[in-house]
Amino acid sequence: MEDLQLNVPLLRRRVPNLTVAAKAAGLRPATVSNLCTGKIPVGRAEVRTLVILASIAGCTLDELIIRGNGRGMIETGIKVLDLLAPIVRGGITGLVARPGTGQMVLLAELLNRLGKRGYTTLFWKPKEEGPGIEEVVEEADGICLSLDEAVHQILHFREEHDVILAADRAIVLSGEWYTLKERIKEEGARPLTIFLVDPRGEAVDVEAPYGPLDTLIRFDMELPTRQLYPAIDPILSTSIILEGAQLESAHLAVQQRARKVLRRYRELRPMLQIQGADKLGEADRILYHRGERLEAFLSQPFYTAEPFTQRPGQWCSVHETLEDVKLLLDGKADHLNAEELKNIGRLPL
Ligand SMILES: Nc1ncnc2c1ncn2[C@@H]1O[C@H](COP(=O)(O)OP(=O)(O)OP(=O)(O)O)[C@@H](O)[C@H]1O
Repeated sequence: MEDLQLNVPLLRRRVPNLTVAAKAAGLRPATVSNLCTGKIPVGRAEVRTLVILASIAGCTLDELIIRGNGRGMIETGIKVLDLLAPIVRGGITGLVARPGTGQMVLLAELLNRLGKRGYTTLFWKPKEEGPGIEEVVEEADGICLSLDEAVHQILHFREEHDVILAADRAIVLSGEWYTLKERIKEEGARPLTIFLVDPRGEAVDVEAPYGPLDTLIRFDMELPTRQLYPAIDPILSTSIILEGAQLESAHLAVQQRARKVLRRYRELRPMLQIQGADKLGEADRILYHRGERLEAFLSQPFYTAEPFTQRPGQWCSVHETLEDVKLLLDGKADHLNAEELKNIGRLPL
């Protein structure tokens, strides 16, 4: 059954004396309280109860009930991420990059895309200035400069929207992240999804720079040398969602095939550069070229990069990405040159 939850923070704010109001409206206070704590699942509540609750809160049923509070993926419309390292709703994503590989560009783009999809995006701005930070500021719905401000804004916005918080990895090192988590803990609240970045590029050399993550986005140094952006490492970037059973099996199957081809392609690349393509066997040659096409196809124009790429940003739904990648892996794009697949949205078949 679909995972449903009561929007408790919204109810509390709209109806400060919930028990009294519920009773006056003909509801049993115990039922309301059990619904708020999750003891009674929303799916088992009577429709009449929910309708009355919505009416005393002066909101719609859609606002009262939070859908899918489970840890599903958040679609970004960015092919490489949705396919290989899906963002986990309510989870933590860490970006690991050397300077200059476009980490802040990706962060600004994620805020832009998720903002358009109805998430409220907050940026807990790092203390020091740095490249790309202003671009992220421009994309965020709200800026916070301290722990108190972050807590305040999260509590305020999440009554009505899912909140995305982007922050410097420094908040994990300072312990502020743990305090934040404690202070926003509340039954029935919408999940907070976090992106942690490393503006100083120090995380690359640390074994577990963020502690446990739900999604790891690792940037690659070589992709930018071939103008392939976003420069996300397709092998080392990953998500816990790929390990659990939360993804549809069709997604997992395409993702595993894609990773396998890309891994082999990456092994073959240096060999091929030294020995030439003739030395490869037939099977490896086909695989190499499919890997090359797939790598090119996973580059994509960003909305926020339009001023410097002169290309309109592209949104590709997960469904479209899976369909196109599968066609490519099945050899349906073998007649196309990898160059033609760079920086586009859908497969031009
Ligand atoms: N997604 C992208 N699309 C097009 N060009 C990009 C993209 N990402 C990065 N670039 C190019 O690479 C350059 C390098 O990125 P930049 O040095 O600005 O990295 P950053 O995101 O600011 O942060 P960091 O240096 O921490 O990685 C950008 O100025 C831009 O020219």
